[in-house]
Amino acid sequence: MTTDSVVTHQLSRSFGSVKAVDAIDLEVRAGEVYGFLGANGAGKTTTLRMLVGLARPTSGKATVLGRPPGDPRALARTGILIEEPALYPYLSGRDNLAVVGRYTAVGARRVEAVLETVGLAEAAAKRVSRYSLGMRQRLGVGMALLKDPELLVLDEPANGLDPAGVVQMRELLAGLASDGRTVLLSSHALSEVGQICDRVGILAAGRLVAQGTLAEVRGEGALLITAEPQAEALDLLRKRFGPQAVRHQPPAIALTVSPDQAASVNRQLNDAGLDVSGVSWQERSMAEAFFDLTAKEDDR
Ligand SMILES: Nc1ncnc2c1ncn2[C@@H]1O[C@H](COP(=O)(O)OP(=O)(O)OP(=O)(O)O)[C@@H](O)[C@H]1O
Repeated sequence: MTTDSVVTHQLSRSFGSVKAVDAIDLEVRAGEVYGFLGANGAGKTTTLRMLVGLARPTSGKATVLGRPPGDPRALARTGILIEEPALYPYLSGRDNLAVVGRYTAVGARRVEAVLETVGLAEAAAKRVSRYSLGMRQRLGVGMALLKDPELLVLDEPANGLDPAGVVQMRELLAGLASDGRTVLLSSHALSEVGQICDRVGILAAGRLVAQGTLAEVRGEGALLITAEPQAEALDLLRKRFGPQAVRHQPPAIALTVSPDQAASVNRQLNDAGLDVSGVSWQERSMAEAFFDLTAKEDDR
């Protein structure tokens, strides 16, 4: 039995000379929320479309729930929301779900439960034309949930939502994962989904530049040092720790060493006659890692 829900090996897709997806090795483990992150145009939608059989890879392979992409047996266990959900505006939320249930042969059995799950039970009888964008997006997730899938593939489920809508979507997605489902979702905005993801993959210009837990991808933190005269402090730290470890981050200096070196660094600066007014530990933010990684890729 596999513990991976999705695995790709050197998966690629080109459009003419554009390498939209360039040899990526994804690994989405069963039961996790996997955030597939990247700027607009990075290749997220193209990847997700390949995983569900809507687009063919130019080269490389993918396995989804142990089967090739688009295999009906895997699709039967996969809930999909890619791009805008197709909704009937003049029907209620409940009827929209019932229609989908009918034409996908999963039936109406789960409609009420799904309305509950996506937080639309109270608005179930309202016409969808009167729904907010957030409600429509949640209804789209509801459609994907009707078949009670073990894997959900959601393309930008929080895109365009206002802050309250983002919070509701995040809570919904986190809840789905705690029910034991695997959730593979894409986003161009780390702040939207970063905190609910067990692991993330970062895509930049078609390449997977990082994959791992948030902590792994976030990378190292730094000691933030405020000392005067600053030029002398910079000089001393560069000599002792090497220029790579020292970054001028006005008004402070960032030194990439482990946090337990704080006291020793402080002492070294004091011993050199410098006036140290602050030494604190700064975690490297996920956002920084994201922008560093994508910037590196864009420079290639
Ligand atoms: N059918 C297509 N024909 C030609 N080029 C395409 C096609 N689909 C995607 N592309 C190109 O492939 C690249 C990746 O697009 P994709 O839509 O996968 O990115 P994305 O990360 O999902 O971005 P967005 O969030 O803007 O949808 C872009 O350069 C895009 O212009």
